Amino acid sequence: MPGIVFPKDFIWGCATASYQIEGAFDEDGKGESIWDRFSHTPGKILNGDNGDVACDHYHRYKEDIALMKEIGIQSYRYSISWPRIFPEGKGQYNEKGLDFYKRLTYELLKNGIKPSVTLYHWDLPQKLQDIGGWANRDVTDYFVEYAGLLFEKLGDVVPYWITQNEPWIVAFLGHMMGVHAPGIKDLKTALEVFHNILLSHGKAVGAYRQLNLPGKIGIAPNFSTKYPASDKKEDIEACELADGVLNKWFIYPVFKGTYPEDVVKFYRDRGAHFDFPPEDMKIIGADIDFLAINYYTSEFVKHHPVNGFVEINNELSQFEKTEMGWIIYPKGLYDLLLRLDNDCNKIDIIISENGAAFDDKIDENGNINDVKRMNYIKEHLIQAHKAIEEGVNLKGYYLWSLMDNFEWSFGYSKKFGIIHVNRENLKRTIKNSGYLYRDIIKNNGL
Ligand SMILES: OC[C@@H]1[C@@H](O)[C@H](O)[C@@H](O)c2nc(CNc3ccccc3)cn21
Repeated sequence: MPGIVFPKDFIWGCATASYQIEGAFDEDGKGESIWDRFSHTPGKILNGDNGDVACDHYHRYKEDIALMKEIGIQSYRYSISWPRIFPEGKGQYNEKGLDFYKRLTYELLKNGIKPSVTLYHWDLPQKLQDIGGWANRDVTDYFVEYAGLLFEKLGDVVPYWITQNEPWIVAFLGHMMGVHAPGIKDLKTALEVFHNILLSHGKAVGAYRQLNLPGKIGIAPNFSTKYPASDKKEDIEACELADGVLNKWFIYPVFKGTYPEDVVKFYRDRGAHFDFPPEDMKIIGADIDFLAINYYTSEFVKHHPVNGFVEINNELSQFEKTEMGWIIYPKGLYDLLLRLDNDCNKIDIIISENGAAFDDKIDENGNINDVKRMNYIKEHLIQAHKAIEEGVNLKGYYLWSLMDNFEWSFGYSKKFGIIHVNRENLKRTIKNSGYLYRDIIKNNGL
C-alpha cells in the first residue's frame, strides 16, 4: 500500500468502557448497576461470566496506562461508572468513586494521553432502574446532575466528552430484545428509552455549555451501512427502511429536529404509537462539537413480507466474518463517513469505536500474531483515509479495544483487544496488532 499519511493533528486512540474492564463491582462505595444485576442473573451471560473482576482495571490502571504509552496512544476513551459516583443514582455522591476517576484522569495527563470521557456506557445505577430506568423521564434530570458533577470536577482537564454510548443498542437490545440489561422486551418501552436517552444528551450538552468549559462535547451512536441485497424495488425499499430504523432514527432527531416519518409509521403499524413533546426535539438537537461514530460492520437487506425487511449477512458466504458473525466490509465505513458528512452538515467526526473479535492464538513463545485483526485495522484505516481525501472532517480514530474485556452477553468469549488479558492471572500481553498500531501511530499512517 503506498504510504498513507493522515492529517498532522489526527488523533490516534483506544477505547474501553467501565463495566467491561474495571471490576471492583462493589468496592469503595460503588452502588449496584443494571449490568451487575443482569450478569448475576443466571442464564443471561455466556458461561455465567460477569464483570465483578473483569480486567481489574480499577486496581491496575497505572499498568494499563504504561501499556498505552508504550503503544503511543494519544487519547484514551474510557467511561465513568455512574453508580461509582452516585451509588443511589442521585443525591449524595461517593467521594471514593470520584477519586478513582480523578487518579485515572491525572495519570493519563501525566503520560501525555488526552482523556476522552464517556458519561454513559450502559451501567445505569440499579436504584434508578427500580424507578423505571431510562423509560422514566425523571432519569434524564438525574443524568444531568451526574454529568454536571463530572463537568465541575474534571471539566477543566478533560478535552473530549461523550454523553451517551449507542442509544439504539441500549434501547433495542436492552428494552426490546431483552439480551442486554435490564432485559426488557417491549417495543413501546424501547422507543421511550431511546427518546429519553437523546433528551438526557441534549440536556447535558446544555449544562456543559453553561459552564463555558474549554473542551468539546459529542455523542457516540452506533451506525452500520445498509445495502439492498438486489436491485429489486422491494429490496431497495426494504433497505431504506432498515437504514431508517437504525441510522435515520438517530440522525433525524439530532440533526433535523424530527423523527423519520417512514419509521414512525413502521412503529405505529406495529402498535407502538410514537410522539413526543415538540420542545424535546429542540433540546435533543443541541449543537454538538463532534459526532463520535461506532462502526464495525454493514448489512445486506432484502424485503420481508411481514417484518418489512430482513438482514441476510448470515447467508453471505463471500464475506469474511469476525467471531461476532459480523461481515468484514471496510467500504461500509467509507460510505458511512460520506453519508454523515452530507447528512450532518460536515460536522467534525471521530471514529470512537472500530475493531474486531477474532479467535487469537498464543504461540509457544507467548506471542499473539493476530493477523486477521491487523488486516481489519489496516483495511478500515484505508477507507477512513479515502473519506478524508473526499473532504470528510474526520479528526480521529479510537480502536476498540485497548484490551480483551467483558463482551456483554458473550462474557469473556469474544476478544477485541490489541492487548491480550490472561483470564487466569489477568496478565497483559501486547498482541502483534498492538505493535502494528504503535507503528501506525508513529508513522501517522500506513
Ligand atoms: O461488540 C463490541 C463493542 C462493545 O464491546 C462496546 O461496548 C459497544 O460500544 C459496541 N457497540 C458495538 C456496535 N454494535 C453492536 C451490535 C450488537 C450488539 C452490541 C453492539 C460494538 N461494540
